[in-house]
Parts: sequence; structure tokens; C-alpha cells
Amino acid sequence: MSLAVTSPPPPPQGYQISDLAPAGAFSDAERAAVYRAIETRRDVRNEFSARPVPDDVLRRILAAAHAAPSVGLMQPWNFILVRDPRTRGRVHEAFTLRNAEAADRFEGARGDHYRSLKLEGILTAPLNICVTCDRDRGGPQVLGRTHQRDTDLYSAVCAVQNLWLAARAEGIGVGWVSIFDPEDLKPLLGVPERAVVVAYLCVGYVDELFVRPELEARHWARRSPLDDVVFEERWGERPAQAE
Ligand SMILES: Cc1cc2c(cc1C)N(C[C@H](O)[C@H](O)[C@H](O)COP(=O)(O)O)c1[nH]c(=O)[nH]c(=O)c1N2
Repeated sequence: MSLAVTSPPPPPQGYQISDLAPAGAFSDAERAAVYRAIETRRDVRNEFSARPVPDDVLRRILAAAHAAPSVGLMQPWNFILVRDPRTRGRVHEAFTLRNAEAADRFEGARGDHYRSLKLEGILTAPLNICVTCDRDRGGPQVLGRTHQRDTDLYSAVCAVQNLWLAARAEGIGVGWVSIFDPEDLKPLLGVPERAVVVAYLCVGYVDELFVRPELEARHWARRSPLDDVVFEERWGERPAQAE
């Protein structure tokens, strides 16, 4: 009897027919719903109702975030659900310190205008979600990240946007608060050294939303026209106007 040494079979590399589905456009109503979510999504700071977000709704929103694209399918995110008022109180203190520093960077009337803006709903929203990026997930080599190390961070931001849009469809507002030193938040939320705090989100039901960005409605900044930001072939080259 020969005892031939056999190497293990190579891992499968193909896919199954059942892995594919038709890629046709959505129905008119479905398409309208997607664009409506995108166009009416707003950053919410002030108008949260205390009504809790039910677990099944929260699960759908988190599943939408978790379905985001990610470099090499790295899925580098975690979602820390922050509900404890004591923790949120500490997060709010961290915000207050950094917000005062930020306000001082704007001079004169601009500084007064800044101080008049409410820029977070940490204590008034019933739920806060911290989105992190674990920079070591997927090991040292991740497909697509070799020459662009920050693509893991970009992936986590894609998850935030998915969450934001799904929340809009559920009637839930989201406000992104970045007026922190992220290192202040890490010990409060137990975020390990290797991970980055990407977003701190205030989440809750809202009865009304601004129809345009609140910062525009409050005369802080203006939304730019689409044509100002579209170039053709090279930076600065404007597309030819359609006849
Ligand atoms: C990365 C990042 C960080 C922040 C924000 C957004 C993003 C993408 N935004 C919200 C921002 O002001 C808002 O998105 C724009 O003004 C546009 O308004 P709408 O989102 O369309 O309502 C925001 N808003 C705020 O009041 N406090 C903040 O700290 C931040 N930080």
C-alpha cells in the first residue's frame, strides 16, 4: 500500500450562481424613497424627543450601518451604545471644554454667532452611539489598504452615513458631534489604544427637521451649488454646458 503524501485542497475561489441577483433599477416609488431619505436627512442638535428608540428599530439602523462598504471587507467599526446618563454627563463635560476652546478660535461677531449655536444633543437625545474604527482588524495586510492606510477610517464613515440615512427613514434624527478631543472620549468609553473614535452620534425621535442645513438657516454657512464642485478630467476644469 502506498502512502502518498497529499497536500490539502486549495481554498475555493469561485462563487455560486446563487450568489448573484438581478441588478435592475428600483421602482419609481422605491427610488423616490431613497432620494427622499438622502435629501431630507439632517444633522439634529436640539429637537430630540425623550421617547426611547425601540430595540427592533435600533437593530435595523445598526444593521444598515453594518452593511456599509469597507476596504477589503474589513468591517473595522464597532458601535458603542451609550445610554447611562452618568457617562453622557462626562461626555458632555468633555464637549463643553473643547467647545469653549473652539469658540475662542472665532473672533468678534463670528465668535458670538458660534456661541449662539447649539451643536450637540448629548444629554437630550435618549441614545448616543459612538462609532469606532479598529485599525488592526483584518490583520497587517488588508486588500485595498496597502497604499491608503486611512481607508479603514473612510469605511467607518460609510457606516455612519448608512446609519444616518436608515435613521431618517425610521423618523429618527441623528446629530454628529465632533467637538471633542477624541482621546478624551476613549477612557470614558473603554476604547482601546488601537481603535479610533470616528463619530459620536446623538440619536432619537424628532418631530420636525430643518428643510435645509440648520447652519444655513442660522446664517453660519451656505450650501454650495452642485456645479461649483464638479470638474471634468482635471481639477478646475468645468464641464461643458449641455446644449
Ligand atoms: C464629520 C462631521 C462632523 C460634524 C458634523 C458633520 C460631519 C459630517 N456636523 C453636522 C454638520 O454641521 C452638518 O452635516 C452640515 O451642517 C450639513 O447639515 P445637514 O447634515 O444637511 O443637516 C456637526 N454638527 C454639529 O452641530 N456639531 C458637530 O460637532 C458636528 N460635527
